[in-house]
Amino acid sequence: MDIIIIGFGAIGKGVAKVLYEKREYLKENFEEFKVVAITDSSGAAIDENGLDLKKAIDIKEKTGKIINYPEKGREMSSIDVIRNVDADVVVEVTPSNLETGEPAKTHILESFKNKKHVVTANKGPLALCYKELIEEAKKYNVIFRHEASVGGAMPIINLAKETLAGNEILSIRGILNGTTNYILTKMEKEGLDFETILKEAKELGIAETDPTQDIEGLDTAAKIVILANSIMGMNKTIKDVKVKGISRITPEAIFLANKRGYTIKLIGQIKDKYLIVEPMLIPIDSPLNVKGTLNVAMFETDLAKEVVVVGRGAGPIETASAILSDLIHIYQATRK
Ligand SMILES: NC(=O)C1=CN([C@@H]2O[C@H](COP(=O)(O)OP(=O)(O)OC[C@H]3O[C@@H](n4cnc5c(N)ncnc54)[C@H](OP(=O)(O)O)[C@@H]3O)[C@@H](O)[C@H]2O)C=CC1
Ligand SMILES: N[C@@H](CC=O)C(=O)O
Ligand code: NA
Repeated sequence: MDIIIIGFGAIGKGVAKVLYEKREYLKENFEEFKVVAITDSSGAAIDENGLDLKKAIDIKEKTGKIINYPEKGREMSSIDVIRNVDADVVVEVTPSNLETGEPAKTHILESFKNKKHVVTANKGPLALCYKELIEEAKKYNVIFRHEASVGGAMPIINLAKETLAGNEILSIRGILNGTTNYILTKMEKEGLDFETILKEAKELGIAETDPTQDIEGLDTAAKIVILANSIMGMNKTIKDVKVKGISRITPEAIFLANKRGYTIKLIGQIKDKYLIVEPMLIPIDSPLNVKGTLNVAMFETDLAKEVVVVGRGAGPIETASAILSDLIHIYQATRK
């Protein structure tokens, strides 16, 4: 299966690393998963025989630009790569733009038009125009998967749509942002200040390109919109969410909460058609009290009743896990 990676930051490189490390497993169980093009803001590296992924990561880490890939670097935009390079699937992992959805929205729609399946971790277009994307994918008869867009490696979208198929999801409540959970956990355990922990989160590749999206609750808001639309049949946008972030939470506030048997978590919830994101007092022994980059989601359903999932919500390799599972799904669905 031939793959184009659009965006070569923390997640793009994570996907390349995982495809490299799993190359024998993929070849033995499915077929060769070949990356024929990679783009970033400098341009592209293209090789129809498959790029050397180790070399691509190395060049990007040393020079900051994929265009420096020896002999295969090109001054070509992502749109031109999507239009002109033959491939089965486009992996879209540019920054999440929660105002316009661009450039990801155009990348995704252009991929559909060019009969390429799409896997994305990008929340922007999904939170702003979910219905349009689904209709366009249908129109061009291509597969559109986005497990990594909510909860990173934590199975949630495909779990609800496939494993819990037939259930009505009545409500969802959980922690859907790894960066803020990492910050709150470090404040609680080590009493560290906000800025020091945020710097660490950026270095770990878990924060958004613009980390205010994490801190101010907008990333969680985008994720609950994606869940409302993709697994609860709603038609919401980010403007429908009441949002409050964690920028005013201090180590002292968490300390006081702890003394009373509580902790503070940034909770996203969908209940009775209302979408809310806010820091909440959570009992220490609650299943919602997960630590570090872990995410958690509690579903209430009509048949299965309560279902709780926990998993790593952010991080390059963790997120690449969800992207890989979507790629394998596409391989299986198209090679029958
Ligand atoms: N980090 C995480 O844990 C998770 C992230 N996500 C989502 O995954 C996506 C990627 O995140 P992350 O890798 O952390 O972000 P980064 O900021 O690390 O990387 C973004 C990449 O996109 C590239 N880019 C920007 N504009 C374009 C363009 N027009 N064409 C091609 N490439 C472009 C950047 O280029 P350059 O390198 O030249 O600047 C960079 O390589 C985001 O949408 C994010 O919300 C989802 C789940 C988890
Ligand atoms: N910045 C996000 C990344 C995953 O979506 C987070 O911290 O959860
Ligand atoms: Na997920």
